[in-house]
Amino acid sequence: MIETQDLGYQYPGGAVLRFPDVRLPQGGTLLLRGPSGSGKSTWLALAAGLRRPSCGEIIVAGQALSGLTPRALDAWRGAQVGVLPQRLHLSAALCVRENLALVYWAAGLPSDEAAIDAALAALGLSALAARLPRELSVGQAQRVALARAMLRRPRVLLADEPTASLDDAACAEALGQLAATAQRCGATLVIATHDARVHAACPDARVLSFAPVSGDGASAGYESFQREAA
Ligand SMILES: Nc1ncnc2c1ncn2[C@@H]1O[C@H](COP(=O)(O)OP(=O)(O)OP(=O)(O)O)[C@@H](O)[C@H]1O
Repeated sequence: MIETQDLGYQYPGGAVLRFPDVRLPQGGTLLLRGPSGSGKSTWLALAAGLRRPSCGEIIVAGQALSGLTPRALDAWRGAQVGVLPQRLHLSAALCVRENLALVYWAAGLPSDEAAIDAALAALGLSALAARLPRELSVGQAQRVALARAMLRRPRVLLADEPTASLDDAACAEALGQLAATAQRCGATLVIATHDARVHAACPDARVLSFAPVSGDGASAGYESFQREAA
């Protein structure tokens, strides 16, 4: 689950971005919709504990993030949050399998080869395990990033514009993989997107619609937080 209360964030010298309260059950799907610059990535960063709110609280899978020290927050994120970033950040010098193993190295844990094998198989990547990122298609590279995100069975999966550079067929496949991965982990799924195809493909998702930051810089506005019909 994800729950926010009076959540707000202010970049240095910037307007206060104020977010409406959200209550999303564990395993649910939330779409963050809105134009460029309206606050979607900021909301994702708050949910991942990568930024601290200027005000309010965010509770993810039962954990109030304000109660965690920076070190505990890092450990919590590594164990509970899977992120599919817009830029995939695969290490160019490492093969697919080694890129996945980096997750454990970064957490100071021994590599879990069985979990890596399972993630590769789940995303149809077993035959590509020895390839370097430059030897993958865009869609394959994204699947590697998704495999990386699911390795530790996160409670929440955050995806930032996952379909931006994909054609219709690849878009449908990527969304299917994302939903299946979230389901496999029992994770809550949040997708930031301005791609109408995502909305059409996720009729049961809740939608948080972001309005443009107002011209006077006072705050962001919000149209709705609602469950939309297809
Ligand atoms: N590091 C920063 N410093 C100052 N202002 C920032 C910073 N990052 C974002 N902003 C501002 O905060 C607001 C929200 O930005 P954010 O990146 O969250 O929007 P977004 O909806 O994700 O945009 P996009 O779809 O282009 O990724 C914008 O007005 C942006 O200019």
